[in-house]
Amino acid sequence: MKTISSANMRELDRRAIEEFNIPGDLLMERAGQGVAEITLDILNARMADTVLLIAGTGNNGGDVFAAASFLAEADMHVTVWICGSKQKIKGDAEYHLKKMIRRGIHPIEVAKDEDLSLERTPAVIVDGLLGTGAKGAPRGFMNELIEFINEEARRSFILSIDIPSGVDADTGIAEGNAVRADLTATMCLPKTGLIRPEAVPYVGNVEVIDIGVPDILKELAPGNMEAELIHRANLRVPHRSNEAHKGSYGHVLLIGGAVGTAGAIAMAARAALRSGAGLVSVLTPEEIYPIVAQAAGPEVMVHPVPHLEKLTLDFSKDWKKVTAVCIGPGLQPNPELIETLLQQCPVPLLLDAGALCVSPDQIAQAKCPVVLTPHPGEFERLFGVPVTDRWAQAKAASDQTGQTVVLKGAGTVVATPDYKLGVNMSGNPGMATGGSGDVLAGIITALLGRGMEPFEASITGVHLHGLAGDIAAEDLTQESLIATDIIRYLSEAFRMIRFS
Ligand SMILES: NC(=O)C1=CN([C@@H]2O[C@H](COP(=O)(O)OP(=O)(O)OC[C@H]3O[C@@H](n4cnc5c(N)ncnc54)[C@H](O)[C@@H]3O)[C@@H](O)[C@H]2O)[C@H](O)CC1
Ligand SMILES: [K+]
Repeated sequence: MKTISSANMRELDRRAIEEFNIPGDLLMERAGQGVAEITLDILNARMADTVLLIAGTGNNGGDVFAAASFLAEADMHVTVWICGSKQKIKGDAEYHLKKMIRRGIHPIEVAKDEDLSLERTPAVIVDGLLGTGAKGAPRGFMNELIEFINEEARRSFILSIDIPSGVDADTGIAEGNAVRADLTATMCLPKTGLIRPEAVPYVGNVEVIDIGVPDILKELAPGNMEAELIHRANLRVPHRSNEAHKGSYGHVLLIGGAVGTAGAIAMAARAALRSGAGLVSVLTPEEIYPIVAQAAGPEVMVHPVPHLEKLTLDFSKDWKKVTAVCIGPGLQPNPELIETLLQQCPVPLLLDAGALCVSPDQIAQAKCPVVLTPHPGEFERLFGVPVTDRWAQAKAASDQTGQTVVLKGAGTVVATPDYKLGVNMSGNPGMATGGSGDVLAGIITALLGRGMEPFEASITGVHLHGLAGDIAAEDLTQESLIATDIIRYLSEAFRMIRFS
């Protein structure tokens, strides 16, 4: 999904209001309704009813007042704080402030530390301090409020409206204090700063709220050409037809595992199965074969290989029906094997972990489409430079190899030559746990095996992986989340995206 600058967003709002006669207070009402719906989902999941909404005196605060009215209507326990004086609130924000007060919610003006006390711990805190109209580092008491929110983040879910307050909507830079949100609900189109690497510590996941700006205006609005947000609204997984059989969904082959890392290849295989692959085969060293077969489960066809380093694959005979290959999870680095595969594999090939041991030149000479899934350490090993600029380096790596590069980490980037970068914001720090990457490799391989293009398979896989991790963390906590949980929650993630 394209991202937009704050100036272009203002222009978009102006045109919606002036050319399409959509009143500004209606746009704000829809913004508030969207925020309220997300808040209700989180409250329901947490079986709670207490929410604190914190407003600034601009229109970002206006969204708060509109949301508070909806939440009160839904019988939630609502508290609204205003940073500063009510007198400063004008226009659409004032309209929604008055409407909220008529509904019986009386906001509290907070201006000193003693004001920051609550009777009940809120399950959700909504941050509507600063939006696209913010200039520079937060000033005055807003700083205390941002620190308060960040402190409460241990107990409460933090939902930022439009952008996390303190983060610049265009550059993603926080010049001073900034809210660290779990989720940012952005209006109409995601703001350019939200996906910048600088903003990753603050933004959390990104939801986009439709505030009723006509599609034609959204299409015409100039977006940022450098990168796009990977968002579930734009992702499509091929629909399973009624007359399908298991051969219709691809046969993926995964190669990997070693003594001590048998689980890696087993997890990749299970993730591929749970991501819709029709058939999943695994080749793994003989000495760990029984462990892999057991861990992968009865649905996976596991084959022992006496000497993996001497493996040869006949793609015209035994492996004729294979539709995608993944090599690397749990694998000992083995450059000759990877070189051979790059030359001989006739179907999309995903190189992960131990398979990321060849030179960029060798990858550039591959006879098949390749997807590389390095984390920053593997990226450095592969391309010889530490990762300091995720976007530029992922792009350069993809240009150099002519292949799709998935640079993992918070704010995973997917780069493909001649195309914009895709930036993923789903996922959470709980997923920084052993095996998480193996699961991702399995998911993307399954999607490649079903015939999706490398870029589409990669952005879809990365997003699903993050979504599954987020749903799992909601149930299990980030601390307790482990890689196999991501597989377990994949079905919930698939429910959230569309099928074509
Ligand atoms: N325009 C629309 O139709 C819609 C906008 N929506 C929401 O509105 C905000 C943008 O609102 P705006 O009033 O332009 O700005 P802010 O609320 O972000 O803040 C302006 C407010 O804050 C003061 N201020 C500015 N910088 C600082 C600072 N560094 N420290 C402290 N205070 C600061 C300034 O003086 C103003 O009073 C947008 O993000 C949406 O959330 C709705 O979506 C509906 C449509
Ligand atoms: K905000």
